[in-house]
Amino acid sequence: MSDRLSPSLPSTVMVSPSNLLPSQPEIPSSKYYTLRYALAAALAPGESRIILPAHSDDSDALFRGCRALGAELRWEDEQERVLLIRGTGRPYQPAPVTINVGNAGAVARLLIGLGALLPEVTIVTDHPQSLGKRPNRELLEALITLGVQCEGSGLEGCLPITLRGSAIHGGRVTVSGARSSQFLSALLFLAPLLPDGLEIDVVDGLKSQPLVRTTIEVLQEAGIQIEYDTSLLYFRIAAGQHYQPREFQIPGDYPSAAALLAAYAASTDPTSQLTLSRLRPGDEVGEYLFATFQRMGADIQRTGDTIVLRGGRRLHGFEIDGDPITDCIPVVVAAACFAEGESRIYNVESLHYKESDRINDLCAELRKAGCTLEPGQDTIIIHGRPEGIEGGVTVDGHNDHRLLMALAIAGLRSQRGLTLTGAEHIAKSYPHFFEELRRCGGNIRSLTTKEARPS
Ligand SMILES: O=C(O)C1=C[C@@H](OP(=O)(O)O)[C@@H](O)[C@H](O)C1
Ligand SMILES: C=C(OP(=O)(O)O)C(=O)O
Repeated sequence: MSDRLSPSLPSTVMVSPSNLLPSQPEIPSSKYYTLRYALAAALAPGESRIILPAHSDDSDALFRGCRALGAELRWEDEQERVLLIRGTGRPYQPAPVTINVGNAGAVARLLIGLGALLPEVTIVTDHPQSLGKRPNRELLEALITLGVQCEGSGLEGCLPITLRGSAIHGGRVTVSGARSSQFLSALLFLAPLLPDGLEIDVVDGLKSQPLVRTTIEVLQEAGIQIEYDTSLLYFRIAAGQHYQPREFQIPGDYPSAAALLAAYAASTDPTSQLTLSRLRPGDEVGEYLFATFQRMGADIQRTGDTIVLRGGRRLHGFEIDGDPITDCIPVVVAAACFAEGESRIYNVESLHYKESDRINDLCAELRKAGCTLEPGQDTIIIHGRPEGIEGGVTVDGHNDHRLLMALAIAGLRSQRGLTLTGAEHIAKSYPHFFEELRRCGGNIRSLTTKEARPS
């Protein structure tokens, strides 16, 4: 199976004021579940089927990682809708191996955890200004406790990282959940394969808890028994367990859906209607996101796995704990920029540690566009402008797909449009986002290099 190269995407796009049409786009598949199901399959002896996996730069990085762990991957069909993964029961790669994880943070962290079972692995990134700046210290400290030799960059253990796991053992570790839940998820995937198993104590609190519950759900689905307390601060996983080959069906991706939902929620046109399917009811992130749109006054309904949102409603200010839907916050902030009154999003300190600084960089670019926001250490306060913003400027995506989504929403509600630079980074999770928004009626234009050159 060859690496699917991202279609050559424009680096600069112009988003101009436009109303959105009644549309029923097919949303991408879940990044969270693609990651977890593919790794579980790569660790199981035998062949698993993964139906409708995500297609993105992050999934390309994930599939490279699965192969580096010793799994064989191939598409069952020409449309690349069913992925077959033949695992080996545990990571097997006798020779030193290097894995380029692109800009994929969760892929990187989970591969750091599993790579600790190999004699030698080096994890690298070709995004030194983004993933290369994200800390891994908390995970490396836990692995060192387990006897792994770790060489990371600097005090924060940034990529590139080399691990040597020949002397790895089980036991009991402590890991901080203050900056990311991914370090815990990485240890949970590693735990069943350790001699003596693993006990984990989580300290300093735990961010993004719904995604830890997703990790637990998938591990149990793959046949792993986990004891844990419901506070998610203590875990015990016995040794001698084996991942089981399964057929996994990937649901739709809620953070991708959030971007389109936010664009339609901010639309002033009551004929703008968005219908999205494959959105699994009962999903913790999805239910919290749905409630957030209700709280801002959007006209949003759910029937089964289908959500319908109609534009034209005047949104109003709201207050939410942003942590449970951490990846949706940039686009929720963008919608709040066009609500009546003030909105406050709190408990979002971990946004500083993503592909960009999703508090300060996001607020800086939206302010350039004409929005009024106050960035804080763990809050974002938005003073809405229901009349829209002026725009007419160039804003930057800061290597961050979710900033690009938020800035595109602002561009739709600007008088003079917005020029977005770094637009190619949309490929991380949603390569076809701008095309999709254009199909929904958005006035989106790719600028040639000449056009993009500042006058
Ligand atoms: O476990 C996961 O798959 C993820 C966890 C979250 O990160 P944090 O736990 O660092 O918030 C989220 O931002 C990321 O997109 C994916
Ligand atoms: C932060 C994100 O992903 P990751 O941590 O996997 O890079 C994201 O998708 O918004």
